[in-house]
Amino acid sequence: MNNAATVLVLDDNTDLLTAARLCLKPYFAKVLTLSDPSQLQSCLQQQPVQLLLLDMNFQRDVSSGEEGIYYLQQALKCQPDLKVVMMTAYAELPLAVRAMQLGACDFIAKPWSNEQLLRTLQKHSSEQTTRDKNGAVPAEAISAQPAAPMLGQSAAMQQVQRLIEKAAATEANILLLGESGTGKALAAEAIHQASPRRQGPLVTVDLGAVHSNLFESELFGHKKGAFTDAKSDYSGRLRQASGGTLLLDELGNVPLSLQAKLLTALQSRVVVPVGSSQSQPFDARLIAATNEDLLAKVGRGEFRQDLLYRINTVEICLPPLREREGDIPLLLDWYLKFYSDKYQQSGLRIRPSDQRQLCRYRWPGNVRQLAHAVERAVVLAEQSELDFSQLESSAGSAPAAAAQSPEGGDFVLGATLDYVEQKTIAQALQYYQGNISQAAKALGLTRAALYRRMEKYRL
Ligand SMILES: Nc1ncnc2c1ncn2[C@@H]1O[C@H](COP(=O)(O)OP(=O)(O)OP(=O)(O)O)[C@@H](O)[C@H]1O
Repeated sequence: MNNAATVLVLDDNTDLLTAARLCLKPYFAKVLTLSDPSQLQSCLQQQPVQLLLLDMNFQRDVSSGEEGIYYLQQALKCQPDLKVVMMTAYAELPLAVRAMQLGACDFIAKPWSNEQLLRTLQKHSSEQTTRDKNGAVPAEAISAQPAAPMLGQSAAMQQVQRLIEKAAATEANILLLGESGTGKALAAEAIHQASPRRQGPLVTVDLGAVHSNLFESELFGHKKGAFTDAKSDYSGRLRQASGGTLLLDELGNVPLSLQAKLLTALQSRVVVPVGSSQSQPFDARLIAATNEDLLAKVGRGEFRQDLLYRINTVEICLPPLREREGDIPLLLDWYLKFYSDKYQQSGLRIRPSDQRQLCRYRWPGNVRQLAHAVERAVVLAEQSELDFSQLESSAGSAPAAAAQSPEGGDFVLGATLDYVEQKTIAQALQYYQGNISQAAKALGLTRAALYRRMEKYRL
């Protein structure tokens, strides 16, 4: 299984460099090794590298891990899209978490097995190759497996499951609604997998992440030479989804100026690439997702009503986690097992009193936040009982205990939640000195979702 990526391994232990080279060579296009970290920048400037396997400690400063953090930052400054996997000793796990907050994509504990090393690097190199130089995603790299099955036994989730099953069998357009982190992308995957189109691709377009100048070419494609950076013909995401499903995520971000063209394309099932006069057919089932109130946007003249009616044949609303408290133990159990396996930990458990508090916590970031909280607790575990006090510092608001009224009942109303969310975001932005990527990562949000909230709270 050859991979087109170039890997650079940086460690001052030459035996380890030899071992890594032997292990990786058959699987990657090029494996470079470097024992002197001072040459890192010039090495990255000389040749394109997709993956960097970076040690945390070098001889000058044997065990603090600060050198690893320093070289990580240097590498990302030089090449911001580089995927960096940190190599760390078990005792350095908290440092590895810090490295991930600073932009590393993963870490691997030493001593690693060849199989582990390969699996980790291949996982990130396939993410790396999902975009070409036009920012486009090749169709074969698009269908991602969900990290988790869609869990939930509450009445609200059972209703969601029923709707998914019914709608999946049809060709109806589906609009997925719900707050960030409630599982809209997961629901889209479930619909695709349960549909007759499951053999085709599931093409996801994160409309919150597409630059406004590139919307049209991203969706409808372009001809070579249509604009300065159009070095070759590009089919566009609608055509790439042919035979499968197209997920338009963060739909509320489509500029008004393009909404008419999108509507025409969805109605006529053809696209006209930028720079071309010829229409091209596409055959994709449409799922759209948003956490915005599109009707309100229609009312404000920011979203076309006819486009909304075209895409919302079936509406499925993913409930916020705080409204299905009964699902929380199930999710905690699943993610505890998942991350215990991932980090090779065993015997970890959640104290019953913490479990009760976690069930009453408001989870403003929904299931995504819960998964991150469990992951952090597993990584930082020093004893068998997990410590969730970090939820307070990482999420900026205290777990359930602080979300209680003096009488002990739930009192957090919409306005209060907004207040908590705003405060949390402001704290994260301050902590990361305005670095959006790092703040978004710490909050468990996408950059686009964080931007929307910053706009909402005028931060
Ligand atoms: N019901 C669920 N069971 C298990 N995991 C879930 C569930 N819902 C969400 N998750 C997990 O939570 C994370 C966020 O889910 P997802 O990306 O689908 O949310 P989203 O609503 O699309 O968020 P956003 O609006 O920010 O893009 C993912 O890791 C997903 O696997």
